[in-house]
Amino acid sequence: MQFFLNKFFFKKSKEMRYQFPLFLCTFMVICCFCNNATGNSDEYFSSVAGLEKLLMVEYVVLDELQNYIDSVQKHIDSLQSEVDAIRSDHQAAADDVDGYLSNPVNAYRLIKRLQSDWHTFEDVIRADTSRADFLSSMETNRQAFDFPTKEDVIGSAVALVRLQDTYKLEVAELASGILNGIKYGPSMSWQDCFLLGHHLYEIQDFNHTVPWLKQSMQMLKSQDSTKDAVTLDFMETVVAYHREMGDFETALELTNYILSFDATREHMSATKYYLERMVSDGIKAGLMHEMIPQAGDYHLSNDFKRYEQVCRGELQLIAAEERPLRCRYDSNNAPFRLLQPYKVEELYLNPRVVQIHDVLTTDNTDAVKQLAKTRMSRSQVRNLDGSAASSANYRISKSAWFHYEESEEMQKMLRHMGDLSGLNMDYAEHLQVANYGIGGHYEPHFDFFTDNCTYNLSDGNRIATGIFYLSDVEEGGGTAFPYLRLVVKPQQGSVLLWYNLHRSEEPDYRTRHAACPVLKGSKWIGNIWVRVRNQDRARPCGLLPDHEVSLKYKHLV
Ligand SMILES: O=C(O)CCC(=O)C(=O)O
Ligand SMILES: [Fe+2]
Repeated sequence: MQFFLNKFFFKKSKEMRYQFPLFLCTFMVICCFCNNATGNSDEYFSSVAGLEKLLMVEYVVLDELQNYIDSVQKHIDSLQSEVDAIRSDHQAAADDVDGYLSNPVNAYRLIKRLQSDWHTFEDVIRADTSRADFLSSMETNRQAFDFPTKEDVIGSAVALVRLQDTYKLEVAELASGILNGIKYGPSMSWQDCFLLGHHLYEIQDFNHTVPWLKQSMQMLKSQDSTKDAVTLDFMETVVAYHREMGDFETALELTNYILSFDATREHMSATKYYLERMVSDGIKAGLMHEMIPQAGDYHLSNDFKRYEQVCRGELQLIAAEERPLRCRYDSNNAPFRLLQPYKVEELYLNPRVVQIHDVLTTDNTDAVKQLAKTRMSRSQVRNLDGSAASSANYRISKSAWFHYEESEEMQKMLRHMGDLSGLNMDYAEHLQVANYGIGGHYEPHFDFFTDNCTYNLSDGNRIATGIFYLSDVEEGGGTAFPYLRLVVKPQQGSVLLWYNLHRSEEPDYRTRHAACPVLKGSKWIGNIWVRVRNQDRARPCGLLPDHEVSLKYKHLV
């Protein structure tokens, strides 16, 4: 990255300076992320499953680059030894030019060199195929592999800021590889922070752009080499960014910093004068101030804020709700499980939400994930207007549907769902396996259908949900129930179970739930949704209507 930033910055004239980041990023996007000729089969930012492939791609192209370097190095080494030999001849000549040239061998060598050797050097350099070989292998690689697209870069930038917001993470901590106080990975460089800021700028997320650019500049300032002209030039471009966004304070602070190292930059003195005026007059202008917050943006609603609080663990069950909760061995509705009862943990009583532990073995979950990996594509959501399902920012994951007959383990999941819920599985939906990548999430929603046209009426609504956790998740990624103030930690092999409908078959609005963004790890789940059809004996209606209790939650959304 340093290489790219420096290399191209050196060439920029002063007039071009402000456009540099755009130019650079366009360049990088074209070079590094362009799509191949066959098209990108699917995006990378929405799950971890695809990223494994990407790592392999990078192994391959890195080898290619290493081959290029080795071959150029060999070439350079051999040219260097020729140059060294000639130089040592010149050295001898310098000591006694006449004596040197009067030696017929030396005279011959000099003439021969200039008549033929220099042609040879030119031919050798002309014939060097390392560069062309590298470029053509790269072209082949681009045809063979799906490289990430610009959408992937933006998607992963957005995922990072989603994590920042949901878990209230400090930019400085994130940049140093710290998540929730634990150092997980390598630090980001100032260039990484700058490019992230730049991508956020591009999508006009100025509120997040500013802290990332600030972070980048702070890191750059703290480096030893910060005083060279190139660095100061680069900082000028960042001043321009802040100025355009209307963050005059930061622009001014950076301008003063630049001038403290190089007071001769006259245009910066003019910028300083302008910025000082803007700051002292309290003028609010620029892109940041022109953006009008979208009225009705769900992300500003109390419903969304409550969900985020639950994900962070700030809203929790109160003691009176927690006290009666029990863990017990239960053979549930399956008497033949008496010898191997389920480990049931009550998480909430009304509505009843339970997590059943150790239902699947690691071998079971691995087999399901293995089968799923080849079929995953971006998760879709149904549209209320009845149009075809499509991808949406509020659900970022990859998923695939499976017939239970496709594997022994999937049949086992269906059997467990029947035994655990006591429901009839004849009209259970197919199994949906999903994988969430970093920042992957599913914002608050109901699993029951709220409209009559989008679901198969003859099978009825979704009476129950079973989420089979096929993996642990290191940080974040819990299943949150905002109205219950409950967040469930995924535990590999366990199942989360609840009814979405009252006995009256009316929706239970208290079951609104969500998948909190994954902060660290790769979250895998298997969803089984059971329909109302044929459940009259398994879960008969009560004598009295029981749905009023949840109606008030309907209007909270
Ligand atoms: O991933 C989760 O924890 C919840 C998933 C979910 O609610 C769904 O897929 O409908
Ligand atoms: Fe759901």
